[in-house]
Amino acid sequence: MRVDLGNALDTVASPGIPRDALDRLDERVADAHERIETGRENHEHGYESLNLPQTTDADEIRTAVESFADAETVLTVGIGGSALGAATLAHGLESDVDAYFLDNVDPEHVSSLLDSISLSDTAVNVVSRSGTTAETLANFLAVRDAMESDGVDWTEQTFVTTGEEGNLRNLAERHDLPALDVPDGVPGRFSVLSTVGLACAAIQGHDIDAVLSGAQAEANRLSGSLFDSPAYAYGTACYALDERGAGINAMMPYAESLETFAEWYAQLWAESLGKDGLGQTPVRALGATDQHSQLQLYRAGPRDKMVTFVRPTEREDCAIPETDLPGLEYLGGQNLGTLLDAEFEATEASLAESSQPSVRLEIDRVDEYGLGELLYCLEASCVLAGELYNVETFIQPAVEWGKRAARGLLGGGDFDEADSVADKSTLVIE
Ligand SMILES: O=P(O)(O)OC[C@H]1O[C@](O)(CO)[C@@H](O)[C@@H]1O
Repeated sequence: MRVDLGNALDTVASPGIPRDALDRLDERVADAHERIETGRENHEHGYESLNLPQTTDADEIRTAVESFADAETVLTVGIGGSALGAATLAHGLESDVDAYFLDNVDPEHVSSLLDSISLSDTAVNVVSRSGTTAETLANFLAVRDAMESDGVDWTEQTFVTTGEEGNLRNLAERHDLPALDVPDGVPGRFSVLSTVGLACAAIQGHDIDAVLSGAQAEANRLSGSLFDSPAYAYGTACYALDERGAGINAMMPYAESLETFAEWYAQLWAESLGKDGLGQTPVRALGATDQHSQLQLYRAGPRDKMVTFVRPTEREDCAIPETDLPGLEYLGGQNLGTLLDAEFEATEASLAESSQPSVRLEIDRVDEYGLGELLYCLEASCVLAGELYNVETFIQPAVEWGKRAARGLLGGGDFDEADSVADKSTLVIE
């Protein structure tokens, strides 16, 4: 895992980070690292997430899902951190076992998905840390109903991943379903390297030990200096650029297999750092595709953002056939990977040329080890940034208002928030 801050410096970009500012920030990184290490040693809420490469028991996960070894499909029912991590691994890696994620309650999507898969060959993984999330529980009921309609014994094909208490834990106990524990002290968005993110990967036959090894390699590089730790370097650069006006961070991986990683990053960054009026707004982009949709803004728009370029330096390739079509000769005989790398470097240089800040993140390959490195690096950089912003990184109280309002609207209790919904101001043009 390599992090290159060159194009984030003020010698290139505006907003940009003066080199001596990085040195000054490094003193705060040393303090933050000490705080983080103390939090890890004491297994404090949130900080415990950074211990997962060592505390996650891969054998326990494999044993818990071994009865689903013949599944042709694994369907994860969960939302936010209870889906995005597993989806990042599933969409980042190849497998003969298909993986689907029900992480929304769009009725048309849910119905068409359930109609499109063979439920008799599907392992269902219901994931909820709290065990109370309405979308996940509603989707589970819809899945169960569809299985029963197909004459499938859902109790034979369903397992849950949840906390010690809650509706899902009760359901698992009542129906004697295999159940994996969400580790204590690990918020959803930091749980990919635990049972939450790895159960689906294990059913798909991925090497979850390699994921944890990649993560551990990044954990071993956490130190009291950003100049020795890619994760802390990235977290510091994002914080320093935001302080200087880059309040938006466009995560732009140059690999289709990392598109869902950008979604996972968006939850991590938004829910962890978006507090007290602070926090960088994460934007999901994809290279080279969004060069042809967003780049105009990134280069010539307001100086309120940074771009994070991500790429694997090694990948399977695909040849571009020789051609005598006029004007295309320069492409013939090349590889698509060569073209993609040229696009990556050219786009990065185009931002530097217009003094727009960017940071480059590189892994060797999008494989289990590389994804473990990347996911842990972003988690640790987020924790470090949270220390620099001095926000409570591991809570997300602002999401609860809407949940109470929705529950009230559905008759699930008496909530003032639901009353406020009716007070909406309107100015309808139709
Ligand atoms: O795993 P749970 O408890 O169902 O929560 C799902 C997601 O919902 C949130 O609580 C936000 O509403 C996220 O933090 C979490 O990842």
